[in-house]
Amino acid sequence: MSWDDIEREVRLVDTTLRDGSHAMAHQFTERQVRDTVRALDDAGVSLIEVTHGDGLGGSTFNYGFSLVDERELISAAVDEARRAKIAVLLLPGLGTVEDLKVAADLGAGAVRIATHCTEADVSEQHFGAARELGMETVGFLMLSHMSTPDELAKQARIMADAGCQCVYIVDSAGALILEDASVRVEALVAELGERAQVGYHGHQNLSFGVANSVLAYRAGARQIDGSLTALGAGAGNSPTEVLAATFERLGVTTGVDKDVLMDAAENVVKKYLTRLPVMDRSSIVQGFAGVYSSFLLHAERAAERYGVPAHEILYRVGAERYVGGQEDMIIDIALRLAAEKEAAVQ
Ligand SMILES: CC[C@H](O)CC(=O)C(=O)O
Ligand SMILES: [Mn+2]
Repeated sequence: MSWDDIEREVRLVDTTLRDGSHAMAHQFTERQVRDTVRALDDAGVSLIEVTHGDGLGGSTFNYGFSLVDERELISAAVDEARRAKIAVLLLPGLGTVEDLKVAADLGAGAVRIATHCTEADVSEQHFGAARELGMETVGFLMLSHMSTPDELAKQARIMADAGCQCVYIVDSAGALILEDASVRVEALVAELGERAQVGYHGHQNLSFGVANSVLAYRAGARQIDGSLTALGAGAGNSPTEVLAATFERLGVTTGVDKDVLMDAAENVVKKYLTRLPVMDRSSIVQGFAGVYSSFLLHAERAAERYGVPAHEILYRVGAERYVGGQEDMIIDIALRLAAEKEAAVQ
């Protein structure tokens, strides 16, 4: 029996080993991946995402090189999982259909295809290819705070028509506050009906990850993302162990064991993480100004290099409405800020 066969009202999907890759500067080792997959599998998590933080093919100069080739990490995860399915993330343009075929050959059973929230059409051929490969398909509408519920619903429909089985509202910036999240989920549920499920992926920059996830569930979302100890970009994701405990208190069946997850958070992930995600000035600014969470480490590095505060860089990134793929503009902003500061003292 697979974990998929277990009765659940909501499916908790874990992204420690993918979104957490941002917080780990993409330095996961095979041992860390194996231990985390084993613990999540023991807890009853049925879908575990493993890839470079920016998805297949993400290990580049622009996004940051992985310590271990993600194909080795995917294989290790597949080998370790007894019942869980391993998912990979793919950003069209960065990852290709070829990369997807390789991941499927390695045993990945699901793909989550992520686009900017107004550009779902770039995912169509990837969903087609994934379905031909027999993979479970999920769509990510990233930076969902930048669009309206109606527009997001239209984009979700494009993904569903292309073969996507569950479309996510993705709060990449941790900018959605309560009803901001639930009205977006409701719009997708109304648009998709029986065609596809709806999911929710939160970030904690303004601390609403778990609360928004509960509201998303009440609005009809049936897949909810989390990561152990919140390990993820920015202030991190909704902690999987907190989601499990919260849904249990609400009487909502997840099929996962919260105590096993808490043990995994304490005794597996906390033992290796190099950075515990926190709501500090920079990540709060990300939530406030609507900045992609994965820009945090890039901004911190640029801040260090050019002698300007990271949170000032992030405020500017928010004002310019930069989206994923524009990481190089962080350096441009840092250079401009440094020049302005120098001009001010002359
Ligand atoms: C770069 C992909 C991104 O991290 C996907 C995601 O988790 C998000 O947008 O929040
Ligand atoms: Mn994320």
